[in-house]
Amino acid sequence: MILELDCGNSFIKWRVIRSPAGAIVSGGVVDSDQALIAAVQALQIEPPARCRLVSVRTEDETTLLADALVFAFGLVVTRASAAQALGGVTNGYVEFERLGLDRWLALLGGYHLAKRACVVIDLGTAVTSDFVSATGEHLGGFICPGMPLMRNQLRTHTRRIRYDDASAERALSSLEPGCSTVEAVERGCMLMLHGFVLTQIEQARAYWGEDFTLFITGGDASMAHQVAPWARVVPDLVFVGLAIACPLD
Ligand SMILES: Nc1ncnc2c1ncn2[C@@H]1O[C@H](COP(=O)(O)OP(=O)(O)OP(=O)(O)O)[C@@H](O)[C@H]1O
Ligand SMILES: CC(C)(CO)[C@@H](O)C(=O)NCCC(=O)O
Ligand SMILES: [K+]
Repeated sequence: MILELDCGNSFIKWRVIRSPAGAIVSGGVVDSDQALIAAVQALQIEPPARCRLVSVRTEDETTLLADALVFAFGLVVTRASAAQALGGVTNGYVEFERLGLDRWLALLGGYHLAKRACVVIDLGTAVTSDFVSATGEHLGGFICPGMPLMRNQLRTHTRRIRYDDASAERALSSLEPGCSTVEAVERGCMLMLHGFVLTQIEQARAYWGEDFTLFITGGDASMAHQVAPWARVVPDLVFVGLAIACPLD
């Protein structure tokens, strides 16, 4: 059994697979190291002997998690690291080691699946987009706040924007102009995300015409899918890249 982890800024996405290219046994999303260990311990399976992970958390936080996993399961941990080139893709950052590793793995995964030009949009705490040419050149990308950051900034920096999660969800049943605070904020932020996605598509068309694949991933992938129903939604795209960056055979 192999434990795979994508440690984002807000959540840890995890799954257990049988072997390096094997079937998915289980998986989920947790909000702490302790919750992760509890979730894996609760599985009625032999404990994972190996773990491969990618993290955009600090070095200290990631080491703490790796140590806790070694202590809990006695497994061997392999961590994805930065590279100038891998899997036919060259990193486009001036300082390649500064490109977020989740972005790097997602675009490795996208290029591996598409085998042609692609754009990878990941909607999590932050929303990121990355461009890869047909020949595997990473052209760079964009980073902007995700839905949770946008709405929390408004809540934090204004005095009269206050509403609960349940009404937020109801407000998104339509994208007509809002007639209450919650509708105005939720729909406004959603339209900002839609605009971001549409601009990425415009840029991709300017480069490649229709000759590219748009990948959408991340917890809020459905928000982008609304404006690009033809895109490929691949929730585990980071894990596809993780297998390339950390082969375990
Ligand atoms: N089971 C879930 N648990 C938590 N969040 C979820 C879940 N399913 C979907 N989401 C959504 O996913 C978003 C979080 O995205 P995701 O899990 O991709 O990344 P993250 O860890 O928050 O951040 P990042 O990967 O950008 O560092 C939240 O805004 C939430 O709406
Ligand atoms: C942008 C995030 C937060 C998205 O998870 C992550 O990829 C990250 O911390 N990146 C480092 C900065 C960069 O990619 O330029
Ligand atoms: K992410």
